[in-house]
Amino acid sequence: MKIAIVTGASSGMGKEFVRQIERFYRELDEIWVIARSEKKLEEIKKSHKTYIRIFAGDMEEDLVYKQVKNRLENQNPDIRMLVNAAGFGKTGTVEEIAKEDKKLQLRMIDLNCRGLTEMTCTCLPWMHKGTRIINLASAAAFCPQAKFAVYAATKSYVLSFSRSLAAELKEKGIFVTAVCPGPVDTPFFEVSGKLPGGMKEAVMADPVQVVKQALIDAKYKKEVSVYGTAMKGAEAATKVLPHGMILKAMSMMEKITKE
Ligand SMILES: NC(=O)C1=CN([C@@H]2O[C@H](COP(=O)(O)OP(=O)(O)OC[C@H]3O[C@@H](n4cnc5c(N)ncnc54)[C@H](OP(=O)(O)O)[C@@H]3O)[C@@H](O)[C@H]2O)C=CC1
Ligand SMILES: N[C@@H](C=O)C(=O)O
Repeated sequence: MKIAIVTGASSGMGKEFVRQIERFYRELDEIWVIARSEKKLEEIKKSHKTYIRIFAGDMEEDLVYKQVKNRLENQNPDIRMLVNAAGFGKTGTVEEIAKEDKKLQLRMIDLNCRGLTEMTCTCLPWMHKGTRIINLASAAAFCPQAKFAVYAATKSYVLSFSRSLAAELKEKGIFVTAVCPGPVDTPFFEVSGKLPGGMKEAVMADPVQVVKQALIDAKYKKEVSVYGTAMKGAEAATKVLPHGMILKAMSMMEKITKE
């Protein structure tokens, strides 16, 4: 039995991956979808031809990983694709966010880093030659970001982890792609809030295009998928310029766009 697994499938890019995977891999028997909102996952199930198996659970807790592992042991499927899309961010200084909610930044680390790692480790024994792992990092992985500090750090983890894992799994013919988009028009910002000044709106990308690019890049075994000229430019800049200089420039841009 051939399956794909998508975390964060109830919304935004995860949901879009479920939609596009069905077109990419026509021979899939099931797509397993994971998120907290059972209702949203049920809606997604109704709109797909491929059988959608729902795991409604909180990836900050242990139970959902056990449920996925049990099902993997019982059905012994061939995982053709794992998409780790579950994640969230929060805009603000570390101090402000901690004042508002002492645990929030720790929960972010837990979901964005531990959750992604645990789901990957849970699924690895059922991956074979040709399997693709797609990890949602972010352009925030390229450089530290004031007022997005913990989020950017978690995404640097995702990028670093994905590249190391890619090197480890290459011999087995399993390929890992870290997806690093800039701002994408999804409900992400309902949780994260926005930086004042509308800086992100100027480069906001369409989730359909970002996911399409990610699937093409994964097909061609690219380790990093960056959508759009603006973010390709940002990636190049973070490779050649001192990060301190970029942090200063971002702070100046924020002040200018606020005025
Ligand atoms: N939008 C953007 O600008 C960018 C986003 N990204 C990254 O892409 C990924 C997808 O984000 P995006 O689609 O934009 O955002 P959304 O907010 O639309 O989707 C986030 C998904 O994660 C799930 N999720 C959140 N918390 C948990 C949890 N504790 N347990 C299980 N699932 C959870 C949500 O489902 P539910 O609430 O039902 O649990 C939802 O399906 C994230 O990792 C994000 O960091 C990267 C670059 C840019
Ligand atoms: N890249 C986006 C999040 O990951 C953002 O800049 O908001």
